[in-house]
Amino acid sequence: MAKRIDVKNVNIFYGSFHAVEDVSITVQPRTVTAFIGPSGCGKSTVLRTLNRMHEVIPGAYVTGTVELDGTDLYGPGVDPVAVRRVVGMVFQRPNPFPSMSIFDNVAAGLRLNGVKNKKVLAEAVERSLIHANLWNEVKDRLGKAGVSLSGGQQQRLCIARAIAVQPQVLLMDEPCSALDPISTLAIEDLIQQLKEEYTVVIVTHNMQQAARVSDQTAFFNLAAQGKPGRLIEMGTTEKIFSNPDEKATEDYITGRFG
Ligand SMILES: Nc1ncnc2c1ncn2[C@@H]1O[C@H](COP(=O)(O)OP(=O)(O)OP(=O)(O)O)[C@@H](O)[C@H]1O
Repeated sequence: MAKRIDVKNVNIFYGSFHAVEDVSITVQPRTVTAFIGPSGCGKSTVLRTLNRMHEVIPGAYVTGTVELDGTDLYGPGVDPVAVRRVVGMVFQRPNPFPSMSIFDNVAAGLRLNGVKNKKVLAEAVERSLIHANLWNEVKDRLGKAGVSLSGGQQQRLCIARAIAVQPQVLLMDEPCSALDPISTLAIEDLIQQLKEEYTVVIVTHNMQQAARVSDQTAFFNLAAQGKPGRLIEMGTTEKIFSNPDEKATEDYITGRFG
């Protein structure tokens, strides 16, 4: 079940450095939301607060609340590992587990969750690879190393690995930045399909990509170098790209800076 995300008055720190200031946004279930903005404005940092990955950096912390269907992910007693099971993540560079086969890469999360039954694992691996649009390309070589695939295939393998544990939200941090244009289009098609089941949030530097894949767009910016990043505006992608409220948004989208 896809979930709604409510970010309320979130401030994000790396030790004494205030990286992101007072962000409040709502992400609706079964939508794709794109985070855009110039380098260093905090897009990835905000993304990583949505599954408590930010705090794995020593000294890093978050104030405010991030609710998933009303439950605060930062509430007392919430286990960050359990959060990451529900809110999956796909990274910039495809990162299959290097020593594992295609099958084992997809099955890894399920095995960690205690699933041992071979039939259950095989069904879940097939379902996830079909869902990630990779099954037809790999079904005859599931025992081969995950890293033997092309970059675009590896990224779809990582998406299959992320969805195998049936998360409710999928975070993607520039998932196409290391890929060629054909693989990029394959991932973009896949993102469109994934939103039928998941809430998807994607960080991208590619304006065309944001326009192609997202329903909502959030534009972040820095007031000045060394100052925290801020959310400037968020709205439907159509509005942000055609008639934004803020001049800075228009300047960024039309390539005047960033
Ligand atoms: N591990 C870290 N330790 C300290 N500061 C960090 C760390 N990671 C990021 N920052 C700082 O936090 C701010 C926001 O960085 P972040 O990577 O979130 O920006 P971004 O908008 O995603 O940038 P880019 O588009 O270049 O990836 C920057 O000033 C960055 O230098």
